[in-house]
Amino acid sequence: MTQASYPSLRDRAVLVTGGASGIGAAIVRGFVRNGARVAFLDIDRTSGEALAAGTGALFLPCDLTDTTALKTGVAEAAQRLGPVRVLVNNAANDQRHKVEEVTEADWDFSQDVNLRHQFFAVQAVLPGMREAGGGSIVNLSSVAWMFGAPDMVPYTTAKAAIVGLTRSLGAALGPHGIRVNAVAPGGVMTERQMRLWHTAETKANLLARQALRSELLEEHIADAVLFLGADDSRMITKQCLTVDGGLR
Ligand SMILES: NC(=O)c1ccc[n+]([C@@H]2O[C@H](COP(=O)([O-])OP(=O)(O)OC[C@H]3O[C@@H](n4cnc5c(N)ncnc54)[C@H](O)[C@@H]3O)[C@@H](O)[C@H]2O)c1
Repeated sequence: MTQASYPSLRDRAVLVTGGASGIGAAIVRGFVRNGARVAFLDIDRTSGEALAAGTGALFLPCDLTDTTALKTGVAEAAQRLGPVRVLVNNAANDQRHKVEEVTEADWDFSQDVNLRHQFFAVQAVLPGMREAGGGSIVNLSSVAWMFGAPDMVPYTTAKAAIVGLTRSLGAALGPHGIRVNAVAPGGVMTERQMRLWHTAETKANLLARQALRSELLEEHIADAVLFLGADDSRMITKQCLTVDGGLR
């Protein structure tokens, strides 16, 4: 497949949350390939250490639902790589429940792991990004809320909120030269997705709903994130870019 190349990313300090596996790992590999200095935060030590060993990216183990730990991780990334110029808020957990079975704890956990850290990661990188003259923030949303996926209401609520978060932060931070955009992936059959939620049949059904009948891969999402992180998208902010192969 084609591999996007963005010279403006060379030597840029990039921080990716949830970068150890799945789409986040493809994003880390994409920025590394473009010569950026990349750090990633993740709770999964095994995958994180393996990816760091394979790419040279800086892995900082962190539970992003702990805002103090998140701030410590952001500070360490900035101290070791320089002020963060590109932040990718990617970490998530797409827990599924029947509506009747969602507890308050499930609800709160879903907002914490899918939404809250996106805002506080932005707040944590902000002083350095402003001082460095600007930057780009990319928040991972999902098409699941656009379709109204019935079995993951706390998740879809958080993923819809990310578009509001993106638009308001884009308005607030634009005057400082900071762009804020979202990417909404369609169905990417990561190893985790196949292990937990999908079968060969549900995967085939999803493909049949795409206008483009090729399998949507982690790298397709990473390419959109790279474009929004690079200067090539310099006048694009407050947008949500859907990458789903034209799902219906
Ligand atoms: N895979 C898809 O089909 C799909 C579809 C739509 C949207 N998305 C979105 O794209 C992004 C990446 O998707 P994915 O399928 O690769 O995600 P994923 O569920 O595999 O998780 C992403 C990463 O987040 C990490 N993570 C989870 N909880 C964490 C915590 N508390 N602290 C730190 N790290 C934590 C995981 O270890 C993992 O490495 C997510 O925001 C997801 O919501 C994915």
